[in-house]
Amino acid sequence: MTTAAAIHLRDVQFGYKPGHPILQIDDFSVPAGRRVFLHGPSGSGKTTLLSLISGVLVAQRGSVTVLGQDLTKLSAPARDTLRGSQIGYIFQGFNLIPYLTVAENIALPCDLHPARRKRIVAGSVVDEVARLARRLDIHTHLDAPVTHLSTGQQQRVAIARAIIGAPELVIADEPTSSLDTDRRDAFLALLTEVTSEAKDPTTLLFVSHDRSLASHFDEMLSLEGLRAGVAG
Ligand SMILES: Nc1ncnc2c1ncn2[C@@H]1O[C@H](COP(=O)(O)OP(=O)(O)OP(=O)(O)O)[C@@H](O)[C@H]1O
Repeated sequence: MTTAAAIHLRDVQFGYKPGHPILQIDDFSVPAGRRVFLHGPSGSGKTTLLSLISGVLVAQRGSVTVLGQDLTKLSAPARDTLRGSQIGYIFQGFNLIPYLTVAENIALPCDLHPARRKRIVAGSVVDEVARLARRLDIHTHLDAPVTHLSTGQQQRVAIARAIIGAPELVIADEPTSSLDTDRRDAFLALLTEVTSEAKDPTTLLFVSHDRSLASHFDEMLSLEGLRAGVAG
């Protein structure tokens, strides 16, 4: 078992406007292979933090080390490559591509990133899409436009797209807010199960304002507990 950190932020500061920090984080660490729930109220900066961790945004101060690389020292193309090849992202509104089928949406990371394609173990990308779709019970919809699926089914497409090609890190940004309690629990159980099934357990970072989801995870942290002296 490894105890290396998959994510480690130190002395980080970020603001959208100069002189107005949204995030100030002394120390935040997620051990590799762990499933961590990060709680924070609406507007507290959860999505902003995830954008720093996935390299979409860059901290103005401090270090953001993800899978061994300090993103603040990487070029934008190098951050894009790390994100595409090693990070699966489940967005708040799923961000599925409306004009593609279910199968095409799931396969997308493999089409865009050779590293994801190379890690397919099922044979071809088509075989892996079918395997994941069966696992997530959306296999009868593979050729349908993704917009024809229910919300719950679209969430499972988003899981499949995030985990195809075994990224080391999966990040989920409040993807359960539109579900009722039963469906929400089923979604979380499925997400935590499928991220445990990879050969090397995937690190999972899940953020939400809803503390009641924490029981599905190994550990809960609070965004407010990571912040140091943000004005306003
Ligand atoms: N692109 C942007 N430009 C300027 N300010 C932004 C931008 N994105 C977010 N903010 C501000 O940063 C703060 C944190 O926003 P963020 O979306 O990270 O919070 P959140 O915790 O994810 O919120 P929610 O739970 O409502 O999605 C908010 O005050 C928001 O208005």
